[in-house]
Amino acid sequence: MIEIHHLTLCYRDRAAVHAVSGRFVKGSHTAVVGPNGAGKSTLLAALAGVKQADEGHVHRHGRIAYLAQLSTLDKQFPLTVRELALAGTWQQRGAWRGLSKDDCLRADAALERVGLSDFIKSPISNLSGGQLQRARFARLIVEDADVMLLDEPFANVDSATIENLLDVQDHWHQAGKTQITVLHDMSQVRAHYPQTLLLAQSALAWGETAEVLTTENLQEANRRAQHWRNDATWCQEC
Ligand SMILES: Nc1ncnc2c1ncn2[C@@H]1O[C@H](COP(=O)(O)OP(=O)(O)OP(=O)(O)O)[C@@H](O)[C@H]1O
Repeated sequence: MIEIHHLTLCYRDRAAVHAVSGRFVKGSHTAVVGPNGAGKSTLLAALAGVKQADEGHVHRHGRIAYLAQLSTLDKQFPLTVRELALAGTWQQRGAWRGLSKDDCLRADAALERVGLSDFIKSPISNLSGGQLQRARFARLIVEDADVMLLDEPFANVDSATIENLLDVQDHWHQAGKTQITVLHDMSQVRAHYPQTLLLAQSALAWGETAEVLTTENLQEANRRAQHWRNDATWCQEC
């Protein structure tokens, strides 16, 4: 579970996220949506503990795994596909315990789950963007955390891969994990995510997906986006 209280996140004198309060309850499966620049990635980074709150606070309960947005730099790391999946053991293993045979078996099973068995020994630089995203999901499967934070996990991924990764998310949902996923595809959100947080710097609506994704709410989010694109600095308190 994650609770946030009056959370404000700034870059210099500008608030990217403003005064958001609420709770991602245990086992909830929430999409975070909103226009470009709405603060979705910033919020997820704060939930993960990567970005510090400028005001308010975040309470985390349980172990957290974070899939940041895929960057082209990720492929430059000198890792094999299995080593990337094994990075998911680090939180539980700590820095000092070596890898066990069980760790390797879990990593290989996760790679099989996402259809990458044939690439286990390949360097990640050999993977396509979609294959790399599958390997990063395998890392999360191995990590087996209580709370999963995923930032645009399906960007630049083909429809077969999306189906495979949505299936992994459905499985996590059935297993009672808390999931918070940044997405842009509203039909995907309506079909697969029971809860939605509609963000437009502040939380415009947060609850059952059908009640949040109304035409009025989406129009209001877009209206606010016009406002912050045309109006540079509005948060003087940071
Ligand atoms: N490192 C940074 N330094 C300064 N400003 C930033 C930084 N990262 C994000 N911002 C600004 O914060 C605001 C929110 O950005 P953020 O990436 O959280 O939005 P988003 O909703 O994830 O957008 P998108 O849908 O385009 O990915 C934007 O105005 C952005 O320009």
